[in-house]
Amino acid sequence: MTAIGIYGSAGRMGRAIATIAGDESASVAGGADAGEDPFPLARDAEVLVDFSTPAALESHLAAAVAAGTPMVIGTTGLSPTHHALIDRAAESIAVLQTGNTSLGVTLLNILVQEAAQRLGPEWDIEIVEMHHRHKVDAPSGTALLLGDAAAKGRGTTLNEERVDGRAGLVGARTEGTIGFSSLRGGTVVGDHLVVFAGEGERIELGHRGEDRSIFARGAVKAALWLAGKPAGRYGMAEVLGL
Ligand SMILES: NC(=O)C1=CN([C@@H]2O[C@H](COP(=O)(O)OP(=O)(O)OC[C@H]3O[C@@H](n4cnc5c(N)ncnc54)[C@H](OP(=O)(O)O)[C@@H]3O)[C@@H](O)[C@H]2O)C=CC1
Ligand SMILES: O=C(O)C1=N[C@H](C(=O)O)C[C@H](O)C1
Repeated sequence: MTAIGIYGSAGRMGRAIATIAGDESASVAGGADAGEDPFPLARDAEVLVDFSTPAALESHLAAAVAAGTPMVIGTTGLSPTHHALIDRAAESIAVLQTGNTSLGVTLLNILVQEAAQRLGPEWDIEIVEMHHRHKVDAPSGTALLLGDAAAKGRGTTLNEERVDGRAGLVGARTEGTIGFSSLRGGTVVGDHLVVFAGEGERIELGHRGEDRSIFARGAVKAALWLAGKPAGRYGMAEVLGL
């Protein structure tokens, strides 16, 4: 049994992870939420998972590094500064950060990279996502993950090509850009559609999350896989052997 510590344990994902941990031969070392000291949990756990808020990431990483405890980061809405902090932490502990821990999206990511590479920049890429009414960040972490894969496939970077939520007289589309549109409402767990639009035809690759347990199961699998790994930054495709 590997003991998992959960940052954001009272939230939707934290509760889903605690429910599923036993099925995956893991136990829960405990949880820490807003206003609680993250250091004791980092010392008590063999591996940490963070599904909380970007504002807490720096202190969670500091606790994980101080305790030498590996950490899975599922929190989305991260900035370039957060990614730099993750890179720094990965010099001393094992870290896995991903916008989506599900098997389906991890495979979709590979398919999107391949399609973008084969089709080239003449095929416009638009990414549409829909989530429940409580989600606070946009575009979703998954949409950005898929956009990153598409950009990699084309041999470029998302920073250079990203266009968020058009509105007003924005002008015609620039070739090579990757557009993002976000919908929010109801109880949608997480839908993502990557549209490749060409001359007279479209290809659509997508994923629909039907239950939050898909993310929870992936997060626990990632945590078990990460426990005991040497320092470094890892990804979900390695965990799932894809
Ligand atoms: N990578 C993936 O596969 C997935 C990622 N996510 C991401 O995970 C994150 C959490 O999602 P979700 O569970 O739906 O959100 P919730 O809002 O339900 O849960 C977040 C939890 O984090 C807590 N929290 C806030 N501040 C801190 C802090 N400083 N330290 C520890 N905990 C804190 C919140 O407490 P309080 O309410 O008191 O503020 C809350 O309990 C989001 O960024 C979401 O996008 C979600 C699903 C899948
Ligand atoms: O906030 C959520 O709920 C989800 N967040 C992740 C994201 O931002 O992509 C993953 C999943 O889509 C659910």
